[in-house]
Amino acid sequence: MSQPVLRLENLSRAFGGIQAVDDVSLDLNEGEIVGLIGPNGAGKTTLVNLVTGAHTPDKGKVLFFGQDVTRQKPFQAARRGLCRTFQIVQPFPALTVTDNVAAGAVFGGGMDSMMAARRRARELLSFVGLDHLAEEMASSLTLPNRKRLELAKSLAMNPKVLMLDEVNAGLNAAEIDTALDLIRRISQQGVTILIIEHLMKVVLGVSQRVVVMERGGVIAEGDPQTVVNDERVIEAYLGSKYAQRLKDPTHG
Ligand SMILES: Nc1ncnc2c1ncn2[C@@H]1O[C@H](COP(=O)(O)OP(=O)(O)OP(=O)(O)O)[C@@H](O)[C@H]1O
Repeated sequence: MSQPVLRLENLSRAFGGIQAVDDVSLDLNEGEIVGLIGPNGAGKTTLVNLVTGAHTPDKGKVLFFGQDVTRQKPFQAARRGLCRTFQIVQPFPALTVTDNVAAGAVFGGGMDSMMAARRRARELLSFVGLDHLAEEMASSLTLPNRKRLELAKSLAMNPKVLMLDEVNAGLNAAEIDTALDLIRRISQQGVTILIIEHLMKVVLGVSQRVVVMERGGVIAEGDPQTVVNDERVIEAYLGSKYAQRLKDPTHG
């Protein structure tokens, strides 16, 4: 098999007494969609933060196309094409939708003219279905549209690996279907996707492979059907989730 786009080797990171990520090794292959699931506090977001240079690992390595990028800064990660969305969506509220995306194109996409960046932004807004709101202020967008904007901003950085941190939280069923379609279309362009999700419908709907974390470590990894039937996964994550759903059917 060709070399992985991203290889994590024995990554660990503690905060005070909490071992947030504990000896995690993981490969992402080109064009793959990998789901990352696990209970709250399992270490999923911290793992992404270690990949993008927001946090430095205590131990282990991050290899991007075989190159050691372990101690890179977040802007270097973005320029290399290791991009992420954030759990809490934070557009620049005083800029238009177009200029939010254009800022991404200038910052991470290597565009040096604002006119070219705006042109690229308009293409991406059309791709995510936001072209009709291009000249609105970002602050006026609804939650689903802010999530689309967040995706367009990330795409403006020409990602090779895109890490999506709960981009579907707070969306209704129809909005989730649209978002899933968008994620598949991004993947078809050759972008490798790591998707952190609590909604099993999303994880099972798009992931070719699922990785399960608990207490900082990987407890299971494999194709979606194998993983959801794994007893450790049911005990650590799905069991409690499904029990919760029985009590509250609106819960994911
Ligand atoms: N900057 C930090 N300072 C201190 N503790 C942190 C920090 N970031 C994360 N942690 C702790 O590390 C552990 C893993 O947190 P993390 O946010 O990575 O989990 P998660 O799997 O993404 O959870 P969720 O599904 O709730 O987003 C938690 O116990 C959390 O409180």
